[in-house]
Amino acid sequence: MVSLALPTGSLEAPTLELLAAADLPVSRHAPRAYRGTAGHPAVDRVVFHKPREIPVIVAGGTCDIGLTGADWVAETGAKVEVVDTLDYSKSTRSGWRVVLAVPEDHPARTVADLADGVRVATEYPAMAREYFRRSGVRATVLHSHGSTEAKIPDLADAVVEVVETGSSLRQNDLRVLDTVRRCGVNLVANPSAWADRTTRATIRTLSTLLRAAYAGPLHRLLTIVLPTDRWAHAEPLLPARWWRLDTGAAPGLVVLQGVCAAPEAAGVMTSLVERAGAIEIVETPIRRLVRDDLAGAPPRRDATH
Ligand SMILES: Nc1ncnc2c1ncn2[C@@H]1O[C@H](COP(=O)(O)OP(=O)(O)OP(=O)(O)O)[C@@H](O)[C@H]1O
Ligand SMILES: O=P(O)(O)OC[C@H]1O[C@H](OP(=O)(O)OP(=O)(O)O)[C@H](O)[C@@H]1O
Repeated sequence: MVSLALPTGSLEAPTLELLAAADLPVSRHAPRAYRGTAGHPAVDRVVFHKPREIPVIVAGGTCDIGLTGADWVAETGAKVEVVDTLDYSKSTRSGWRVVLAVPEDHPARTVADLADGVRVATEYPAMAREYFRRSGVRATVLHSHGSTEAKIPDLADAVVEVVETGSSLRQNDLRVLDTVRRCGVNLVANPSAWADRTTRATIRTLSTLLRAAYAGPLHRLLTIVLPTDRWAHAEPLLPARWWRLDTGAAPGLVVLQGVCAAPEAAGVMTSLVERAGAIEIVETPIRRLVRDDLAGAPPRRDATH
């Protein structure tokens, strides 16, 4: 059994949605309660914490595993095992960025155009210092505790800040000068918990459930009926992963299934109809998807066809 730290704030709602989709539904006696359960025998308790504190809490062993922003894993330098990265954020199924931003009318085109002594406000002083060290610009980094954009122009000339949709930067007449780091949500584990064989197996099981629930809705299952004699036209148009269904389809027909990224489904379907004479295609949403290449492992040679 493991204890799980979950993020409050921006990541709270999408994380709870993901856990529910992974059949790890979190229940609490009240919406603002910080403790709960995850409806799975492998999780003994759930505790909500600020995302910036989760890496340190997990490193210290108060919780065995946690979900939190990769920005805070990097910023704190906490000694945790990063088990997986899931690219979702407050409002999208993609990650977010920590960026260097300056006022719209600032003349700089790149970070190198910033003068030595530039004042930079940020919630990420360690990340910002490392970024400026690599860039060769001597910046004065000011630790901000939020509402960072407000520090310009009185307290700072630039910010190192989270951007997702870009709306906050636009509303404060700022623009992105450079990306400091791309971020997603990290599943992190305490190193001792990870070193224990039984606990590691439990963490892997939970990681697989989360990854499957994350990946499923981003993909579609296509079931395709083709005239056998159009096979040569169809093959190059199929999704990268496909297999033949030995269904005893009507003579002269072949039935296939394939999985593709959701945004590609419409294109695959229309090209198979228009260029390969497909006579029926069914697109099915996917609730959960486990696939070796999505888990970061190299695809097995014998995985499909
Ligand atoms: N669109 C987003 N906006 C802000 N944070 C996001 C977004 N997407 C993901 N995150 C993650 O959530 C963290 C912010 O968490 P939270 O909403 O609790 O804000 P906070 O700044 O830590 O606290 P507070 O809102 O109380 O100042 C970010 O540091 C980042 O790791
Ligand atoms: O690109 P966007 O979609 O606008 O999202 C990014 C904004 O959201 C966060 O602010 P938050 O609401 O956490 O307030 P804070 O700055 O006080 O932490 C972050 O600090 C940015 O300001």
